[in-house]
Amino acid sequence: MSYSAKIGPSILSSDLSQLGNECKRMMECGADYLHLDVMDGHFVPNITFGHPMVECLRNTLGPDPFFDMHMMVSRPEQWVKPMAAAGANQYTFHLEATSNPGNLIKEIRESGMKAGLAIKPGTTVEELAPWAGQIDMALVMTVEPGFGGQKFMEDMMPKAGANMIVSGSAVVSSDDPRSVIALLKNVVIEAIQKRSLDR
Ligand SMILES: O=C(CO)[C@H](O)[C@H](O)COP(=O)(O)O
Repeated sequence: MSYSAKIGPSILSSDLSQLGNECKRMMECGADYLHLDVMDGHFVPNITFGHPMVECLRNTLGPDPFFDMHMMVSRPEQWVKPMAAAGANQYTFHLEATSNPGNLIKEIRESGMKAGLAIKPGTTVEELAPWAGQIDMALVMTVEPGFGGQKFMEDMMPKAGANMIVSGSAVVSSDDPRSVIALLKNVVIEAIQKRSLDR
C-alpha cells in the first residue's frame, strides 16, 4: 500500500514584501500546496491580507499552486465569493467564527472551492465531528491562531492523525527549505505507515 502526506508551507513568517517570490520559492522547494493566512484583526489580534492580494498571487503564480486560505476572520461568510473569484482553491474557516457551519460549507462548495474546517486549541474534536463528512480538510491548530513561530502545543497531538501538515517559520526561515519539506514529508509518511500497521 502507498501512503502520502502533503506539506503546505505557511507564508506568514516569510518576507511579505516578496510574497509572490516566496510562494514561488516554496513551490520550487517541493511544497504540495500553499497555506495562506488571512487575518482580519478581529478574530485574531493581527492583520495580513485579503482577496486582492490572493488575486495578484494567482496572476503571478499561474493556475497550478493550490491555495488553501486559512481564514482567521470573524465573519467568514463575507469573503467566500471574493476569495473564489480571486482564485482560491480551498476555503478553511474557523468553527468558532460562525453560527452556521453547514450553510457556510454549502456556500463554499457552490462557489467552486473545497471546504476546510479549522479548530483552535481550546475546541474539541467532538465539536468538529458533526461536520467531518462534509469537509475536505480538518485543520487542528497546534498554536493559538494569530502569529507564526509560536511554541508547538504538544498536548494537541492526541486530537488527530494528520496527512496534511502546515509549517511556517521552520520552512521559510530555513537555509534549506527543500530538505525541511522532504524531512517533514518522510516523517509524516512513516508515522501514517506505522499507525496503519499497528491497527
Ligand atoms: O496559522 C498560523 C498562525 O495562526 C500559521 O500558519 C501556523 O502557526 C504556522 O506557522 P509556524 O509553523 O511558524 O507556527
